[in-house]
Amino acid sequence: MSDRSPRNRGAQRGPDRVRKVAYQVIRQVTAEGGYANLALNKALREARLGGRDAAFCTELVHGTLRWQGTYDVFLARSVSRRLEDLDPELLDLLRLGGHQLLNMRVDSYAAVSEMVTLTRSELGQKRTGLVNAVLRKISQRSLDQWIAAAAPSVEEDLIGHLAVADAHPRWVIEAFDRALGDGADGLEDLLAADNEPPRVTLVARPGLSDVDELVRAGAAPARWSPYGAVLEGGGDPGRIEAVATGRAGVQDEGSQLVALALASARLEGDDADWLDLCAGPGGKSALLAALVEQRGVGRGGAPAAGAGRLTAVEPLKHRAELVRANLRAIPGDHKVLVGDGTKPTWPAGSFDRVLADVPCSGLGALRRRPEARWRRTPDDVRELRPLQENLLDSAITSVRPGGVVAYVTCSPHPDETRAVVDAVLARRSDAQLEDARDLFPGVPDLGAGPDVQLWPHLHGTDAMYLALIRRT
Ligand SMILES: C[S@@+](CC[C@H](N)C(=O)[O-])C[C@H]1O[C@@H](n2cnc3c(N)ncnc32)[C@H](O)[C@@H]1O
Repeated sequence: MSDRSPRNRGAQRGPDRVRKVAYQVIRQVTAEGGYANLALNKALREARLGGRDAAFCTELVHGTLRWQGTYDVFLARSVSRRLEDLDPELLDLLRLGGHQLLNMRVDSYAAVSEMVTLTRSELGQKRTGLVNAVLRKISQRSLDQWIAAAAPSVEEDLIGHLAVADAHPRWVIEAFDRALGDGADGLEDLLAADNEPPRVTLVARPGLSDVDELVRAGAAPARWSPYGAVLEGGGDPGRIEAVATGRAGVQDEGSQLVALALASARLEGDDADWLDLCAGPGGKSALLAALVEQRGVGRGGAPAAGAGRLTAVEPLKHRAELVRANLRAIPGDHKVLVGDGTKPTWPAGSFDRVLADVPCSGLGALRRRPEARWRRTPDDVRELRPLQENLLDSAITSVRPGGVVAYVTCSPHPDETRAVVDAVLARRSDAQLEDARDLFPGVPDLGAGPDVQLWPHLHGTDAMYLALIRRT
């Protein structure tokens, strides 16, 4: 990483450009509700930051946003006013300084001095005294020392301790604890895994590319998905020809595994019409479309290679466009419908396999969305529940007798997973839950079933949930 300490920048008086870009991105996220990944990519492009500068900026933005709740606990002890009474701009500057001091190997003098210079340029000279004083206080302890000083002890309040030590809101940890079940083994490992950016995983779309091609392009085979490959060293996947042309894509291995589980569930008879009820942006649609196109068992059970087709439904036009883009390279007669999955425009029982990858809190993908854990609330989970139940209900109605539905979330929150499945199945006498664990061959730690929960700390995937339901 380039040394951009004030000493080494000599007579230059303005703020460090990279920290300034990072601060502006953080403001877009905290003040305007922006998404860190989108805002950061745009800002890096516009500021023409690449290489080490881009990596430094990314760590400043992602780290500050991910750890903001923890830094606020320490800042509350270092500021004489209530944190809520501080200007939000000032609070973001202090969090950004805190991240450099506590979680990055930036020299303390440089971190404080750079943040004072940035404060002067962004908020004026008057605020520099407070930033200087508070960051100096923060710099007097290491992260571990701050945790020991400011977090409840493990004995007194384990969840409260982890909330500070591992930077997750309490309600999220409680939900994970419930989902992990008895004894909640692995809770700390899970929280730690959430704080590490995920590796970039690729999918070779069946019939269009294969893992060997991705390996030749520098990736390593994924652990379980026969179509998955991991870009160990990171880098831009768009430079790989198969990805650039849509023969391969970027897709978490967990997302591949749940789509493959649906595709490999036992089925008697017809197997040519598959439905993706909540398709945008279309990662799973592309994998399913490539598989059904190869599969194609026509009506009446007659083999009909090339006859299979996917119908993908998505209510938001711009997301439906993303699904179309994802399906562009896949041969076959696939359809993208812009519509509401709870109001089917197709006859009941039209499909052989249905994926209901419902809108959810996304608490299983916290690794890739640094700000999400602080933005989400328990109300989001409560408010999504009726839609999740209606979509699952609609999925079951859409599948033919004997056909299968995969209910999927990228959240392990029990109120979005088992509770939804239990509530819908309690109302329907024409559907039953099946053990899905055999559909994940070779994957360890799948729990007691019959549903499957994948985990970042156990599987290196997003925390995807799948329940397999058969229409009777
Ligand atoms: C978890 S995402 C699906 C991810 C997708 N399966 C993939 O792998 O790329 C849920 C999607 O459901 C869509 N959605 C929201 N309300 C819906 C509804 N009433 N019917 C169908 N889809 C809906 C959202 O817009 C979002 O694109």
